Amino acid sequence: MLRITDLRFVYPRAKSATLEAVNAVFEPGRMTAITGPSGRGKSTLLYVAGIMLRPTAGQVIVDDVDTGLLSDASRARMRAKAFGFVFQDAALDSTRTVLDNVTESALYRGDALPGARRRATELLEMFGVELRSSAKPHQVSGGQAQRIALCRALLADPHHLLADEPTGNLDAASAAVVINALRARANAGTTVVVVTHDPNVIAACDREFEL
Ligand SMILES: Nc1ncnc2c1ncn2[C@@H]1O[C@H](COP(=O)(O)OP(=O)(O)OP(=O)(O)O)[C@@H](O)[C@H]1O
Repeated sequence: MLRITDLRFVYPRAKSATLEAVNAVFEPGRMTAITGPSGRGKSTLLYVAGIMLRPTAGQVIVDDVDTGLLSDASRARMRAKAFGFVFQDAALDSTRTVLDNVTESALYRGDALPGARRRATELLEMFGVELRSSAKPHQVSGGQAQRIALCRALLADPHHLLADEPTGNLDAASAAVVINALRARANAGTTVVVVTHDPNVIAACDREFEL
């Protein structure tokens, strides 16, 4: 469960708050769309919920832990263990192979690499990414890159899966793969939160949180 209470967020040097008095609960097994006009702070809310950004005021409670009380190192460990993130542009590391991109987070968690590689290969197959393990991100299409990013996010079976416009750059077929994967994770008990303008994503969600 992700619980956000009386959240205020001000970017450094900004004249006004991006988020003010925001309260939200994102529950396990539910898929929520965060919607609203451009610039309203949807991505900022997602990054605060994913403990990438510290709120200026208010609380972010993750599975009963008040994350405001944690050190940066503890927050980073919690992020690596409990969260999966998917971004609009896939954000793969172009210098590393596809397989290494998917398994990278295992290093932060201290997971054994052979097991992580086996799981990564299974996920890539499941999402229809058939590539040599030495393939580099520049050799894959945008749709494949986003499927690879999904595999990376799912590698550790995260409790919380957060996605920022994950279908923004995709054709209909790849968008459907991403939407079905997010829905399946929610059905399996994961908290899924998606910032989106895509009506097909919103239709797949259990509820809409409008900013
Ligand atoms: N790193 C930053 N430093 C300062 N201001 C920022 C930063 N990132 C975002 N902002 C500002 O915060 C506000 C909210 O941005 P955010 O990206 O969260 O909105 P959004 O609702 O996701 O927008 P969009 O739908 O266009 O992606 C915007 O005014 C933006 O310019």
